[in-house]
Amino acid sequence: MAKAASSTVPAGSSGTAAAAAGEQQQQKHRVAVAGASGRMGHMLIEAIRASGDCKLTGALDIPASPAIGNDAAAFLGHASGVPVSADIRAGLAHSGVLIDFTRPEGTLAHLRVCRDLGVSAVIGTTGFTDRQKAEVEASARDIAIVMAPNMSVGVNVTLKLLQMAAGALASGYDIEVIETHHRHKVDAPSGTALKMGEVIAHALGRDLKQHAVFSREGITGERDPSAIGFSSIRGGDIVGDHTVLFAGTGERIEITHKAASRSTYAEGSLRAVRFLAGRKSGLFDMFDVLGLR
Ligand SMILES: NC(=O)C1=CN([C@@H]2O[C@H](COP(=O)(O)OP(=O)(O)OC[C@H]3O[C@@H](n4cnc5c(N)ncnc54)[C@H](OP(=O)(O)O)[C@@H]3O)[C@@H](O)[C@H]2O)C=CC1
Ligand SMILES: O=C(O)C1=N[C@H](C(=O)O)C[C@H](O)C1
Repeated sequence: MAKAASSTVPAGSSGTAAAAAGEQQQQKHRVAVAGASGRMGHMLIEAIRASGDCKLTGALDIPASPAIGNDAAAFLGHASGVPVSADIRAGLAHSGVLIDFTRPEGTLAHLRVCRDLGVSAVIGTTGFTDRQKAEVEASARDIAIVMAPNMSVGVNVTLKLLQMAAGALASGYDIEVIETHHRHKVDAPSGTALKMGEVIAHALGRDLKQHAVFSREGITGERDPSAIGFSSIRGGDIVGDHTVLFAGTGERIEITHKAASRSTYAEGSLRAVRFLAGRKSGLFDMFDVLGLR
């Protein structure tokens, strides 16, 4: 495995002595973005540009993307000097970390090259099968990875609230996870909803695979009290809402997170980039990044 020398690059390019001193003090994180012309790709490129400590050094998309060959920041009316490329190896050549919000098969293809080049990864993609997740885990033996179905601070704090609520409402409360997303989302339930279900099941000592109910239709019979139900709503441009309902007798509790902008996911991803600096291997999540474990 050819390890990348460093994940950072000098911040400035000016030749003055003051700039040189500044360069020594501040090293920028060299970040490549996969899915560069997607909804999250655009948001990430904008966040990297606005950040003081990250620099876009690679941009990947699929060969069929009309963005291939264009400047990755052209949609901002800015020239980053980084073209969108379908060549994974070339797209990662100058980067210390890849942020990937694509599709599971794309993420795994990118990860194989990251592993080969010693490039760390922040994975936001959702919809992985257990087998695909195992491949991510195997990659983390060689490179450092942050993987989370939701990078927002708010959702990760919500997961902590759910841990506490599930423990306290262990019996007598029916648990339902309801998620609402835009019409373009391709996976259901959302990765966040599944993670909420996992956190709750773990707090209750249940196996989510045995207790998850993903659909109801026809004569379903009465509700199994140990079920954890999931409902998915798709429509319009809704960024992402998640509610967990604990329905008891005579009362109900709803814990809700609503995202109004994808910027929250992008900012969380940059926090993950900073967390990975100096780490050589291991699989981490946003609890690790945010100190919530
Ligand atoms: N963890 C988190 O905080 C968040 C996670 N997500 C997840 O991120 C992923 C992307 O979401 P979003 O940006 O809305 O989706 P988009 O469809 O807008 O963007 C996906 C990007 O990946 C590209 N792509 C599609 N298939 C492949 C492939 N096989 N290999 C490589 N690239 C591919 C697309 O190219 P093209 O458009 O040309 O098809 C596009 O550029 C989803 O899994 C979503 O659930 C989203 C938001 C937050
Ligand atoms: O596809 C999306 O948009 C989102 N996907 C993530 C998920 O599946 O949980 C995170 C967020 O809800 C937005």
